[in-house]
Amino acid sequence: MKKLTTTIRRGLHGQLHVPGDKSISHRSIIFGAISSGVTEVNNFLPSEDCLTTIQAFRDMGVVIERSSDHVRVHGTPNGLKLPRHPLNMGNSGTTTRLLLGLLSGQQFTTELFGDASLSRRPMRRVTEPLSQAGARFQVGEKGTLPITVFGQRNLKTLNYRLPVASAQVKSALILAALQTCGESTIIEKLQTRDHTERMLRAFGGEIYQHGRTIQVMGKPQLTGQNVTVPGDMSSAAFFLTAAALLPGSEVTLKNVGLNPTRTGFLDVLKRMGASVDVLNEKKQVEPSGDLRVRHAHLKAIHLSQEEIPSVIDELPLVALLATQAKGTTTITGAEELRVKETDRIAVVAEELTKLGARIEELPDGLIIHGQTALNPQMSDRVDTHGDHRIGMMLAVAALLCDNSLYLENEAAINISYPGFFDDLKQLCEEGTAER
Ligand SMILES: O=C(O)C1=C[C@@H](OP(=O)(O)O)[C@@H](O)[C@H](O)C1
Ligand SMILES: C=C(OP(=O)(O)O)C(=O)O
Repeated sequence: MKKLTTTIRRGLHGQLHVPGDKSISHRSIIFGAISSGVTEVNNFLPSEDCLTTIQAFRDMGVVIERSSDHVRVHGTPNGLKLPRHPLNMGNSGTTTRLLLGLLSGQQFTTELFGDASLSRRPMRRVTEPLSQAGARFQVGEKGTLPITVFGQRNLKTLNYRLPVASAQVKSALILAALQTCGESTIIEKLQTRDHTERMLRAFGGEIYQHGRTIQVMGKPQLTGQNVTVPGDMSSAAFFLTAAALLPGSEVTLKNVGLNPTRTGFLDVLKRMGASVDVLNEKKQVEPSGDLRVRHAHLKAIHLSQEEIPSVIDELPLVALLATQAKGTTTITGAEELRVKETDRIAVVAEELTKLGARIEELPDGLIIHGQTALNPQMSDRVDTHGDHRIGMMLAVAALLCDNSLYLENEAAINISYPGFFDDLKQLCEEGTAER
């Protein structure tokens, strides 16, 4: 159990480099592994989920050297090797779904398993379209892990319209399509994060997008690259939220990823009235820049389905912001939140209600009534429920409280941000230092 910092009087101050982007870090290992030559990755995110991806590829014979946030992947373009034991996906949905796509076209049979949370998450959304292309799986009745993948060297090209807005499903299909002879077509329900497409292109693959239609050419010759991972917008979002909420704050987050499919949270902040400036923008494969945020008075907004994919992992923070905004905020079209590490609709409502927030659950979202002072009500404990993003959101919520608050199951935060509490402390201490 961790005692959370409360009673912050002067807000957050200073500069911070948030760690590398989780989605891009996973993909740098995957593309490095299937390309010829060496891939050097800088600013890799050494969190539990990304280390799960590294271990899975090591288990399949890929030589990967890592020193802190620098990783060198020695590509094996002629195919991965049969692992000696089932592959452990830990808590990582991204690793699982992307590997289901990749392994469906390899020449061996292997089993994937995960922890209790991951073993509840839906996998048919990936195995069904892959089966249409000739892939073979053994999936339990519930459509969850463990899953056995019977790799097939002769997968057919794909032609599939996604029924869910999911970058993981899209990416799994792209990774399978790369192993087929010919052109595959994937049509997205809504635009989702396009890190796979950008990295595939940078490694020499051919992939085209017209509106929501994506065309992928099979059997490309991919070559290892140098990848510099920008800071993770989804991690930056915790400090953006804290600074927007706490009077007196001014924080600059350096070199954060600004891929337009990931910047929905900046739009939300601006619409709520927060003061956010983007500085030193760099246009590159994955654009990045510095974000300066200051405290401001916030107002309620309505978030609907089209906007959800670009802000999906930040929605617990939107709920927290909304508790302090003038008016009633509604989030709809976000039913995907129910199948993340936890049911994030239920858990956000449960945990923020413990602090006095007035929140109603919808089947596909939340209604949050604004400008409610947060403070522990019946108990001085809140719980991550094993979900990293819930834990960090609650640590930011604690900054608004006057009374002591303790976080249970705080180790979950290591899934995406092992240094979170040190970084938060640094910005809080710069806020309390003599100014
Ligand atoms: O492709 C990715 O790296 C991710 C896609 C999203 O999941 P879905 O594809 O399930 O929406 C997101 O929630 C997850 O944290 C990372
Ligand atoms: C949903 C998440 O990750 P994953 O799906 O990879 O477990 C997340 O990081 O919020």
